Amino acid sequence: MATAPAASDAGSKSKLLVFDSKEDLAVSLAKYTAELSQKFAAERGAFTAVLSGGSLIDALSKLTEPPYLESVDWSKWHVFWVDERVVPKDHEDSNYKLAFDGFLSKVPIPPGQVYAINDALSAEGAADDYEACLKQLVKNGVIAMSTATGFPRFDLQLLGMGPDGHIASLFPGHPLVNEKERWVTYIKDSPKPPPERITFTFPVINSSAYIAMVVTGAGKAGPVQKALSDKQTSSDLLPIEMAVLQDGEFTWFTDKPAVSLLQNK
Ligand SMILES: O=C1O[C@H](COP(=O)(O)O)[C@@H](O)[C@H](O)[C@H]1O
Repeated sequence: MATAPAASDAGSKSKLLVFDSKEDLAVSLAKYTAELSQKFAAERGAFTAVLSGGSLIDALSKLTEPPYLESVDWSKWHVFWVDERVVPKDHEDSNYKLAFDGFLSKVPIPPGQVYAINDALSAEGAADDYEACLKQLVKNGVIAMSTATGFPRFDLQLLGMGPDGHIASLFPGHPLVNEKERWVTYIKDSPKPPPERITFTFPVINSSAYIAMVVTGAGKAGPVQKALSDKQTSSDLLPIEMAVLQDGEFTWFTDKPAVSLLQNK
């Protein structure tokens, strides 16, 4: 594995990890996640973990195996989605179903601490409902608040990025990338199917304490190169470039094809 500091922003740290294989990446991601789970469980009595859909879920496979299956205190986990497709929970496009089949069904997180969207509601209704759920959990002290931003501060967001540079359901050139007030919003014209989704907004993503950005494959090398080159002034920033932590640690978990366009990899 190669490791290098990536471009850093005031108040936040950024690190680039490059693995030889998806297996090596998964081993490292499991260790990283287990250590943060232990840290936050000890510090706050809870660990708030946010999942994306897509290829991220495969990368979590090692967490469901020994030693982590036994050593992680799963009772402290509270699980959220950075974005979700507005489809029934048993639908092939559901990020909940993807996470349940590949991860959640294999670890003993209390079901009441897994916060899926209400799939009986419209996109707008589901976004409102999910935001209300987050606000209640902030009141209860399960989710921390960022004093710096006034938005919820999740302990760890485990995210992926699409080949177009989108993260969550925040797509290049879509007005939702500029949302500054809402915690959770909705989209009805997603360029990637299915069209109706809900998504965390950038203020929530960027208030996180830790982000693991898991990106593999040559098909994503273009946005990785754009995000990790030294320029931040462009007016046509990709969503991945807008993921800038206010006060936290951002770690890229990548493979060689994903960083193949970087100059000094
Ligand atoms: O549509 C989505 O795509 C992104 C990226 O998926 P990947 O398979 O290319 O890793 C994912 O992070 C997001 O949660 C999902 O809804």
